[in-house]
Amino acid sequence: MPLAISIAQLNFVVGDLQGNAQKIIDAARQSYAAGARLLLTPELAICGYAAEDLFLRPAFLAACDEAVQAVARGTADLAGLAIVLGHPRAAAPGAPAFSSCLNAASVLRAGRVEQTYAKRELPNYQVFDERRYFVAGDAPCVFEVEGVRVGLLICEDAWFSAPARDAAAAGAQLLAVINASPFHLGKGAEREQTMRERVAETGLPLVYAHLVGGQDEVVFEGRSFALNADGTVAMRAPAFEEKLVFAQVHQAQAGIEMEADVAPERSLEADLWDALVLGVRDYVGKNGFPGALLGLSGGIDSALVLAIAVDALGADKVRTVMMPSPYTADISWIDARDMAARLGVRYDEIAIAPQFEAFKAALAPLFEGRAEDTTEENLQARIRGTLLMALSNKFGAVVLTTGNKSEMATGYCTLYGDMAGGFAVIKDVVKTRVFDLARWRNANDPYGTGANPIPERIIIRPPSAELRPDQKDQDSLPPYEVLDAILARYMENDEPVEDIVRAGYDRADVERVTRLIKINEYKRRQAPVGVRVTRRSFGKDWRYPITNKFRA
Ligand SMILES: Nc1ncnc2c1ncn2[C@@H]1O[C@H](COP(=O)(O)OP(=O)(O)OC[C@H]2O[C@@H]([n+]3cccc(C(=O)O)c3)[C@H](O)[C@@H]2O)[C@@H](O)[C@H]1O
Ligand SMILES: Nc1ncnc2c1ncn2[C@@H]1O[C@H](COP(=O)(O)OP(=O)(O)OP(=O)(O)O)[C@@H](O)[C@H]1O
Ligand SMILES: NC(=O)CC[C@H](N)C(=O)O
Repeated sequence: MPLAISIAQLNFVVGDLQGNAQKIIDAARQSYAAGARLLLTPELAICGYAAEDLFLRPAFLAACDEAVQAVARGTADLAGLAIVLGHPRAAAPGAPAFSSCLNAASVLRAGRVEQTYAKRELPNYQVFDERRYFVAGDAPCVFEVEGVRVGLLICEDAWFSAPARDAAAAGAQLLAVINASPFHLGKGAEREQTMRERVAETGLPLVYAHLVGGQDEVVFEGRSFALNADGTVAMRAPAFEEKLVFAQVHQAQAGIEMEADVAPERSLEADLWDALVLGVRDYVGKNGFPGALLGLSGGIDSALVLAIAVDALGADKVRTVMMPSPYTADISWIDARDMAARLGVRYDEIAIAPQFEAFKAALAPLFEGRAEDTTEENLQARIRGTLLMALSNKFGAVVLTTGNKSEMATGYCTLYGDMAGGFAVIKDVVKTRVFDLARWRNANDPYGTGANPIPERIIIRPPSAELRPDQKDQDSLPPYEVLDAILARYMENDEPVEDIVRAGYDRADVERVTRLIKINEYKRRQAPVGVRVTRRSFGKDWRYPITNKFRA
């Protein structure tokens, strides 16, 4: 008889211990009914990933223990089913929680916790802070189910050789890795390649069980998979979807063989779009907002954010406000209205000239003798921010901000103005990619909300903040192709200024961009969280001092 394995590629909610436990019990029942005798849940499934400083609270750890017991009790009648459940555990009963808990996974069978494995490799880079909370385990864990000896690993364990090698030495015939591995562009291929190295080193097939869902800035994309002992893909689950995924494991003369469905590879744009959509949907949904709203300017950034929001939430949960100023071009109105109509979202207009005049009049005596400058530009952005926040207060919808990564890097945005809001959807998408993604979305309709949502003119007109007459972004910033390339090298790859210059970029451009990045740290600290889609975003994986004299 082959062993049927089920992977709970599900969307858990951080801190919803009862809800997560029930979800696992339901998955166990469904898997069992379908013939599975091993259920793999993702890393820390019981509490969601990442619970951050909740791990420092003894009451949280106790509640997680209780939820693990609830899963054991709720599945006790499923004779012969082994459940691998990810959960935190105080290192010693009654020990203080400070940095002393385990990132664990237990094997549950017949209503009992049979054995508990502690993660051995604790990631502490990029968005990970696991050494703040956990102590590392030091022993492998191998258990048997239906005659197959399974070696258990937790995520980062499988990015090193030793834990898989030790599991193999302890008799494992199959490696089961449970994961919470945040998305960035290209991560799917990186994971498969890294797991292939473990397979090559041990000669064992491997099942990779992964989480799906958005949690604050990070998104987990599912795409669980299995590799045969020869490194070929035996199973690949769909990305960005909840699914119970099954694989059949056969004992053959040559070793374990697996049979399952293999989802096709996807384009980077499709991944990026789905990550942004899931990030918005889960932030809005898991935080209980009735919907979202944004200022629609007739420019490309707010257009892209609107298209993402509608795919994430549906047109009935998104509203837009056009707030023209004296500098707003006619085509901005026309295109904003056109776009709202194409997507069927609510669209309102509030002119900001009266408020602008009132502010200027109030300040006039104090500003006497001084020329207009960015002060007046920022006043307009702040009036818009105030109006959007008033709508949010009155109706409960969260304000989506529209700043892109190029703007977040250079501080080309107004504090308490266009930065005011709850969730910064495209803060990790550089401007050049904003254009590419807008074109991609016009040509594709992944959520059935309609192809071509963005009027062509929004994509082809030169970007402008429209905060003074005839303003263009390129008057204040280097061309976006140059800015984005320098940003990728300096910010995402940590390249020194001199290396970027040697690579052929103009010294003045490199110095200007890197100086802007440095002096705008204070702004980013006050920016809303937003979806991380690159190897390095302006979020948890960018922790620079604000007060800082180092340049290079
Ligand atoms: N180190 C520091 N720590 C804490 N606070 C610091 C600070 N340095 C300045 N500040 C404060 O920040 C203020 C300056 O920041 P802020 O008020 O935001 O204004 P600022 O950065 O001077 O100007 C915003 C720029 O963004 C452009 N913009 C605005 C809106 C949208 C867009 C767009 O295209 O999307 C572009 C606008 O045209 C203007 O060039 C200072 O007056 C000071 O109060
Ligand atoms: N006339 C407007 N009506 C409504 N919202 C506006 C208006 N102008 C700016 N905003 C809001 O402020 C954000 C910053 O926009 P701004 O036009 O200053 O720069 P941008 O980076 O070119 O953005 P966009 O490409 O969306 O215009 C916009 O994305 C939008 O949410
Ligand atoms: N949760 C983890 O251990 C994740 C670490 C791992 N290297 C990843 O991102 O895939």
